[in-house]
Amino acid sequence: MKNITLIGMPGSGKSTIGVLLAKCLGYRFLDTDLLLQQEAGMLLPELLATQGLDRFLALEEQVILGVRPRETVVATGGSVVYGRKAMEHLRSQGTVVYLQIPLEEIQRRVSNIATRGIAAAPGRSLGDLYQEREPLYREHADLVYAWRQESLEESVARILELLGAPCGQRRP
Ligand SMILES: Nc1ncnc2c1ncn2[C@@H]1O[C@H](COP(=O)(O)OP(=O)(O)O)[C@@H](O)[C@H]1O
Ligand SMILES: O=C(O)C1=C[C@@H](OP(=O)(O)O)[C@@H](O)[C@H](O)C1
Ligand SMILES: [Mg+2]
Repeated sequence: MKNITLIGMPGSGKSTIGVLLAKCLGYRFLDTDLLLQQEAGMLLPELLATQGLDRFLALEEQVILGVRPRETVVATGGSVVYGRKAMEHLRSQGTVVYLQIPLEEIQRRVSNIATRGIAAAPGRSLGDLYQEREPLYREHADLVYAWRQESLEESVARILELLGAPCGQRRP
């Protein structure tokens, strides 16, 4: 049942880092965005456009509540923190790590906010979302990884350090 769940803003590296962590630990990898797409039968931008924000968030929460991971690194969608029940569920299943990246770096990494399918009301900027979500990510995290201009590989190493789980040793 020792799972690791990654939360954070879009572009914080949940999907990219998640798969590398899983490989290091001998865990499975699950990206809840992919599960949601499969269950909805459409891509996330289309799901948002056709169902609207509230329904999207409800579907995302429902998908997460149905997940029972085991020895798995779970990469969530950035909007998962709006679902209190989903967060309680993930927290009951293992360690939740917040990938905290400064807004300026998120803005560099996410240039396509309009087409990427971000769960936000029209007209809201990444800065607005950052301000709204940051306290939620903190609240729901067991550990916070604060990025310091590190490469992907350095990020993976430091997150493993935070978790007390060196790479290459299968975590029981
Ligand atoms: N140090 C880093 N850690 C993680 N991602 C990085 C880093 N530097 C650049 N990136 C890039 O940022 C993007 C992160 O995207 P992604 O993993 O999809 O994030 P998320 O799943 O949180 O939305 C990728 O394009 C990745 O290559
Ligand atoms: O932050 C968001 O509102 C979203 C982030 C996306 O996932 P990533 O955080 O993996 O980009 C995806 O779940 C959806 O398009 C909504
Ligand atoms: Mg992702």
